[in-house]
Amino acid sequence: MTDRILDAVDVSKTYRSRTAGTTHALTDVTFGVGRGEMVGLVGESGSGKTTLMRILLGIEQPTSGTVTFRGTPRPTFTTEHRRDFFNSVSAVFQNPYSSLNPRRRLWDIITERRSIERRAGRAERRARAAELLDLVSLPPEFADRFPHQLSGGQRQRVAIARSLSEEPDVIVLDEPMSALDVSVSAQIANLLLDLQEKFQMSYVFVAHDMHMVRHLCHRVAVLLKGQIVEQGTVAEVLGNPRHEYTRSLIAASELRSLEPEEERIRP
Ligand SMILES: Nc1ncnc2c1ncn2[C@@H]1O[C@H](COP(=O)(O)OP(=O)(O)OP(=O)(O)O)[C@@H](O)[C@H]1O
Repeated sequence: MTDRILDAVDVSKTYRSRTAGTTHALTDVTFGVGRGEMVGLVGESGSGKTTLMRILLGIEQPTSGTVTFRGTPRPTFTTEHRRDFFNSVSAVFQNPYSSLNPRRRLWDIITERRSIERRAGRAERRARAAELLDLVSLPPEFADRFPHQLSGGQRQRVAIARSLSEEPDVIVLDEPMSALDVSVSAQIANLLLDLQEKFQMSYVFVAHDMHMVRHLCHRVAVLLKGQIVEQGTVAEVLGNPRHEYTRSLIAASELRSLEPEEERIRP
């Protein structure tokens, strides 16, 4: 039994296109998350965060290197491993306005995977939807609403409820608060912390700036032009940044935020 959940080991990714030529999106990246841990992945636009996230989720394959799930390299997965991976690793994307199907009711959206994976019927899915809505502190009558009837924060709760449907061990969060205002972001952050406590959830938290990372994460990795320039505990990296680029990200997020000390979320 390993405490590692999801790891990229020496992963590189190269894109080749006729127009843009060769792009080294990732070079020798080793990054991952252990049980009950929240690990931030920061870097500016184009640094490779989305590429690494997609590789961790299995949406894309690395050009070289390996992704391991609970210590087992993905290329050696059996059918059983694959099913376990599919149910145990889920994602919440950046924009709660575009990530939910506008034509479907919430109970249907948040239990879609249950219908695919377990061929669950309507009654079972509706019962699961009520549990999931409760987990993210939305009232049960929301089950019959459509996404456009919700605020941005409520939609992001729905996206989180959907990601919890098959009881995952790890959720990859792609800038989940970037479309929300500060007070709604803080509520979503607290929800993530509650779920972590309740289920020993692991999170990969992809972020543009250091602000939420400082409040939420145990560890952080800093990505610059496809390479990790530093990685460690939040106290180490943000308290004593060794790389000029990390210092500039911290300075930029301090400019953006004037949040007072007492609003810190993780003690
Ligand atoms: N499918 C693709 N084909 C070609 N190049 C790509 C592809 N996907 C990403 N890239 C390139 O790889 C590099 C890393 O992109 P990536 O989207 O991973 O960065 P990012 O840090 O997530 O940026 P953002 O915050 O803007 O989403 C960029 O130079 C990008 O142009």
